[in-house]
Amino acid sequence: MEEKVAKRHDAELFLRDEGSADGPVVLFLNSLGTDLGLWDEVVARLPDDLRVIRFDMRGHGRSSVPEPPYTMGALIVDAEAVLDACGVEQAVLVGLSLGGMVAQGLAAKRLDLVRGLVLSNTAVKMGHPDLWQERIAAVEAHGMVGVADGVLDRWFAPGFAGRDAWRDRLLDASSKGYIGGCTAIARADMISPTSGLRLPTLGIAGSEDAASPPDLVKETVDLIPGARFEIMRGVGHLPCVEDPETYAALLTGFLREIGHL
Ligand SMILES: O=C(O)CCC(=O)CC(=O)O
Repeated sequence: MEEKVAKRHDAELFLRDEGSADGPVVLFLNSLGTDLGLWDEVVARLPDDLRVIRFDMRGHGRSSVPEPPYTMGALIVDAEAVLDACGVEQAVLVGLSLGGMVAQGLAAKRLDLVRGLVLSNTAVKMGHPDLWQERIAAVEAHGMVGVADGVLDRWFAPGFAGRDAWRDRLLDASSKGYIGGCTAIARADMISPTSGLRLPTLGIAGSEDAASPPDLVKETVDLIPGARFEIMRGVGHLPCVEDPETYAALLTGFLREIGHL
């Protein structure tokens, strides 16, 4: 396993490159308020012959935290820089929520780099800009604790045993980085780029996801001809955390289906 940084002019992106050095590559992209640890339990369940690359989105985890606002364009170039730093010519992208928006954008910009897409709990557009402005105001006024309970209610179905541990992780997240992520989502509308995509795609939704409900995820993946769509039952916005077994099985099945394993 190698840990290093990909350098941009305004940020350093912390990344982890593990698995089989010569294997087919999967790049994971995290959601708002999380980091590359979002994928720990899924990665542990993937076949050994994959090369798995994950990174902390700017403003999150161990990556630098530039001043907000962040743009979707910058986040897309960050992901491109991570693949470049690892010398990767083609990868399957697995993006959740904000990470899924970045994955859509990277596929639209650099289709040559992308063998397939897993769009998880994401959409072409998420929430009205006013909603994001309210969330930013709450974080500015109170820090992460100002939004934590609402976020956790959307992240997990009622009764999820790991909720308290994830609450601690969310409270440790950088307020400035979280605000940066909110600004990127608020301004983004991926409908034009994503409508033009033609590549193998799997959509994953959580039946209890209040942030990106199944209908919204389906509407997005249906823009891509031939895309497959799966609903995971009894889980919310972070199904890779609540049910990593099913998530890893769906991902592995997709990789086999498209000949990436
Ligand atoms: O999770 C994301 O990347 C964006 C959607 C979101 O903010 C989830 C939530 O906290 O409601």
